[in-house]
Amino acid sequence: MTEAFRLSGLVKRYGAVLAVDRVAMTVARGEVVALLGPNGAGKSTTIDLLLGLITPDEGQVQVFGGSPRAALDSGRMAAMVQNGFLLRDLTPAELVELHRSMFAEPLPVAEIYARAGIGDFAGRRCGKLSGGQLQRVRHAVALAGDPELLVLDEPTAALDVDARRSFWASMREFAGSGRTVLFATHYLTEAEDYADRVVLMRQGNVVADGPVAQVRAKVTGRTLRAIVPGADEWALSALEGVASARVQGDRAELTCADSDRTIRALLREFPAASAIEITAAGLEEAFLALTADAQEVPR
Ligand SMILES: Nc1ncnc2c1ncn2[C@@H]1O[C@H](COP(=O)(O)OP(=O)(O)OP(=O)(O)O)[C@@H](O)[C@H]1O
Repeated sequence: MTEAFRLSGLVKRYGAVLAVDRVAMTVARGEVVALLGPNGAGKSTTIDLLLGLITPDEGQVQVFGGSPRAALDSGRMAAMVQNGFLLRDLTPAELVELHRSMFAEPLPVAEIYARAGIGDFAGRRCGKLSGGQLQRVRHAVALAGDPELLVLDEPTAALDVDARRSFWASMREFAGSGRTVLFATHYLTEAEDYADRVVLMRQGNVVADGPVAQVRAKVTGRTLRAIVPGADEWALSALEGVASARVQGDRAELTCADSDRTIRALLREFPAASAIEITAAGLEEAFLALTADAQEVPR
């Protein structure tokens, strides 16, 4: 595996708050990784540690085998962080030029404009731009050094649906060329749709790390729905493989520990059952189960 970055045993305390508690992960080049977790889980702190904006109390950060500072200075790593500072009196065009001038092999201007979608307002002062437009300018600035690793903290928070879609299309193209992306998000659908791998944090710890399907599978069980004429809850709960049953009129909803056994038993005991549908738990169920004592429900 060619490594993009490695976090080993990271600990960060703020007074009595343990913001990050022994976080470890290794991300290979070409991976697109989503960092998920409820408010206060430690996502931003982990990102700040990766970027070298804060130093860990314990543990190590390696980016392309060196320090975060070296990776940022060479343009190999770039970031888009929440409310990243932009000079109000400069135009996006000037900002892009300023950032390009810092790197030996910057991305061509036209490519930056196209990827970040800033062409329409590149000549206007940043102080006059909307929140969504400013977010695109941050995207443009992050692309200036033609980075191999992009680190994004809630990149689409200020974007409307269309802008969000074009942002991810651009990210997909970026990652398609073998580059690495780590993004923190509250949108589970973004993780599901765009990440190869999901790292789920809770109270400073990594509680799940793997491909989306694997994280989903941490929540075992499937839901079986069917029309079952004359069914009663007691009889359905007693079927093999059923953990719990709910009945409304002829509609039955069974939570199954083993849906294969349940479907056989259902058809044996209730041959008139129809419109049978079995669904796996989604990422949302996994998120809720794995972050059970968290306060916030994800969007
Ligand atoms: N500069 C700081 N000073 C004191 N406490 C901090 C500081 N930064 C973060 N914390 C605390 O550390 C914990 C982790 O915060 P962090 O911002 O990393 O979480 P997060 O997962 O990014 O949350 P959100 O989804 O709300 O952005 C929280 O309890 C937070 O209050």
